[in-house]
Amino acid sequence: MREVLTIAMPKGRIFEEAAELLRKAGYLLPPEFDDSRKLIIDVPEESFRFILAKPMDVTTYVEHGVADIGIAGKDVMLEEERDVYEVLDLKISACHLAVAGLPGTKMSDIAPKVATKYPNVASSYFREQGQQVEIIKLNGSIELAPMIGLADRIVDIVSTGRTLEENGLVQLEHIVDITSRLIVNPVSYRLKDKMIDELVERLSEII
Ligand SMILES: Nc1ncnc2c1ncn2[C@@H]1O[C@H](COP(=O)(O)OP(=O)(O)OP(=O)(O)O)[C@@H](O)[C@H]1O
Ligand SMILES: O=P(O)(O)OC[C@H]1O[C@H](OP(=O)(O)OP(=O)(O)O)[C@H](O)[C@@H]1O
Repeated sequence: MREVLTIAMPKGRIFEEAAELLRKAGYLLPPEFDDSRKLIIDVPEESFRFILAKPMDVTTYVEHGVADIGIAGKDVMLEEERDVYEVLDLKISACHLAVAGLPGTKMSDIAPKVATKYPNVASSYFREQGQQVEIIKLNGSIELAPMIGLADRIVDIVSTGRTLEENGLVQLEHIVDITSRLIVNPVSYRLKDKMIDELVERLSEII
């Protein structure tokens, strides 16, 4: 029996671009891939098993070895510092992490607050700037925080800038550029090196 490569795919906005990339690399993915509520999709023709996870959870599946490889945003990698190899920049879902706030406002002198989905990235960024801040962890709609007085600043993903603009916020600092990465479990890399190398090679050719 051929060995199977288990791939953790992020549901949501990366998914479509990642599937397109795999198809461009010549892998045959079934139609159910594009329109299904299934969380595990086997593609025996390619010896692939896909598991469909929340983007923030992909690194967890790969670190624990229940997925051999996965696709994760660099933002997630920076936030979580997991024990996985990052082997390829897929150059999809490009965006950046930024500090934003209401225009013309200063951070309050006493206990300035920063709202974010990325508490580790945000605290190390402000620490490096020599600024002490209180981090408020949110799970989405981060732009709300300065608008209703929960925080002085936010640290969040910016892509087109539309969300900031439509909510009357401005980008104040650019932290880091983000794209999605192919990540690999270190043990899988030893045991399934041929399959993984082939995938990396085929993807590299079309990126
Ligand atoms: N506006 C954006 N434009 C481009 N890429 C983005 C954007 N927002 C996030 N990303 C990238 O896509 C990844 C997944 O984002 P997505 O919004 O699909 O998931 P999520 O917000 O973490 O999950 P969910 O919305 O399901 O809770 C992020 O980790 C980031 O790398
Ligand atoms: O610059 P833009 O192109 O407007 O994209 C940026 C927005 O996209 C992401 O939000 P998402 O859509 O994932 O929703 P969320 O607030 O639930 O995280 C991010 O958190 C920003 O809010």
